[in-house]
Amino acid sequence: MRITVIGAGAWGTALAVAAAQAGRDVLLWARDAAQAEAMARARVNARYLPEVTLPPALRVAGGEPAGLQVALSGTDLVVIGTPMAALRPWLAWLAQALPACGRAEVPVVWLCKGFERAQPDAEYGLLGHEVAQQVAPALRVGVFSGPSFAREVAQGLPTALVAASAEPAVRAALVAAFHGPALRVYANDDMIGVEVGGAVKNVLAIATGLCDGLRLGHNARAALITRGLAEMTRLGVALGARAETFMGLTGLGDLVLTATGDLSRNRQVGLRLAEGLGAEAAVHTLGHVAEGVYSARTVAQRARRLGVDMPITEAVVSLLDGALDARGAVERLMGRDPKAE
Ligand SMILES: NC(=O)c1ccc[n+]([C@@H]2O[C@H](COP(=O)([O-])OP(=O)(O)OC[C@H]3O[C@@H](n4cnc5c(N)ncnc54)[C@H](O)[C@@H]3O)[C@@H](O)[C@H]2O)c1
Ligand SMILES: O=P(O)(O)OC[C@H](O)CO
Repeated sequence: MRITVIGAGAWGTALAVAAAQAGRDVLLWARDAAQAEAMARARVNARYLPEVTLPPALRVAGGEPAGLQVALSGTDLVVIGTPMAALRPWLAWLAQALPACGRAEVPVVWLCKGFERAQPDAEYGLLGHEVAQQVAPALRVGVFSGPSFAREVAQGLPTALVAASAEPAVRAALVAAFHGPALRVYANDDMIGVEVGGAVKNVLAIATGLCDGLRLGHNARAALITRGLAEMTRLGVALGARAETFMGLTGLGDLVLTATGDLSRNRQVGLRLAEGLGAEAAVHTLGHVAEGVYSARTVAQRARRLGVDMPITEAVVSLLDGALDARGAVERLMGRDPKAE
């Protein structure tokens, strides 16, 4: 099976490594040709995943999208491993490029977890499947998600992921590409639920990082995770997801991992906010994308439009906007009126 992974950040690289180690024919495509050349030569992604040696079979190339056209004609699966902000242009490009080389049927999946920032002419930001409906409605698409730190996957540590798509062929392609001794891949047809879980858990991980940074204790952390799961589920159901999806790997599973694991960049943002850093400085010091910072406002905005109550998300937005400080956010959450669970 031939797989093309677009985006050579931590996660695109980790999955490319995992698939190559499992014997698949993998091309990893970096945005920057010079970065690709350096990776191919040194056999390491020094900027984004320095702990892991690239297997000899993994091919690395990069540059302008047009350079990828030839490789596309022989690929069986395209994986977009960029941050959410780059999903739209890549889907739009693939919607032209795949049919142009006679590969219109090839499944295209993405790894990003978030809501896109609102386009200039749009009222609110979109999830990946909504972006695909706009710019690539004829492509066969899906999302690959679940609790997974890039470093652990690249090191071959046991991980379970979810292949989500409305199309059985896309789910089957993801299972064929990645399922193996260290990586279990479960299939799910609830793409909305899987995408909402992946986007909202990042916002909630910022809140939990903040809570732990302020040393508010284990009770508070458990409360945040549980009430966070409730607000994630409310939004997802209002957007058309199935409630049970949020009890699975891409809901509860990814929320627990990201909220409690120190490898999480979103949790690290919360920890830095607790130290008194502003949102911009907190992200800057990470050197990686923290999607929760970009998605939080959209999550709150879409929830408000649907009449869904998301107090933890609202507190994170106020914090990121500088309208509340860390202590003020906690006071606001604890000062809410009593209500039924
Ligand atoms: N790192 C993880 O453990 C992990 C796990 C699961 C999901 N994700 C999700 O995967 C997505 C990518 O995260 P990451 O950790 O790889 O980010 P990262 O910060 O490590 O790297 C981002 C990469 O995207 C590349 N990029 C940015 N714009 C691009 C474009 N237009 N075209 C091609 N490449 C572009 C950058 O050059 C960089 O290589 C995020 O949405 C994240 O939430 C990450
Ligand atoms: O490092 P984070 O916070 O982007 O989280 C990484 C993965 O999404 C965890 O599943």
